[in-house]
Amino acid sequence: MITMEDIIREGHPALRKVTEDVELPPSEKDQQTLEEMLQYLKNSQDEVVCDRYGLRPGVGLAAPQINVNKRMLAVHFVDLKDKLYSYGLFNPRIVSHSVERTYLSTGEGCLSVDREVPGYVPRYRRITVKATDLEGNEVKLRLKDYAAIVFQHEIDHLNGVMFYDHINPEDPFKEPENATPAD
Ligand SMILES: O=CN(O)CCNC(=O)c1cccc(Cl)c1Cl
Ligand code: NI
Repeated sequence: MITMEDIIREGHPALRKVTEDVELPPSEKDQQTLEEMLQYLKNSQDEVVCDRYGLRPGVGLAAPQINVNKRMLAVHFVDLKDKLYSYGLFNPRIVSHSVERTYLSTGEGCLSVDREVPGYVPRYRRITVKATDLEGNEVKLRLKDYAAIVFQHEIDHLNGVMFYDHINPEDPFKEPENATPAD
């Protein structure tokens, strides 16, 4: 199982690399890795397992965070309307997005960042993501607000981008242009 020992932290060069596409159909190994990433999220959200193994909770995980240079991510969360998002995705890409932006008033956190980095993280309010899921199906996801934010945080990791790269360095809590808070 994946534990915090497997998570690389800022300063590790792998977090700043652009990942390689996964060859499809995925190998047994890639499938196994993605399933373990999804399992980490479920474990991290289970109070007993989380405490037992000292996991930091997460709603998403990208392969670079476990030092795997492959374009794959997992998400497991319910949005503010209690809709469940639980996916392992190969080669996810944002194929379209709104001009309008959003952000979490509470800012964002990252398993690969062992410090608080306060500030609004402006993100597209709506995105359409195309990918291949763990069962090998091509999926097209239309995401908005909180779900859009989580997916953008993960897809950023696949492109070597960290959440704090988006925070306004002059005024971290300045209202972003053309943006509505998601929470
Ligand atoms: O890349 C994934 N992580 O680092 C997992 C830990 N962070 C979170 O769960 C998290 C927390 C707040 C806002 C967002 Cl958008 C996310 Cl993603
Ligand atoms: Ni992260």
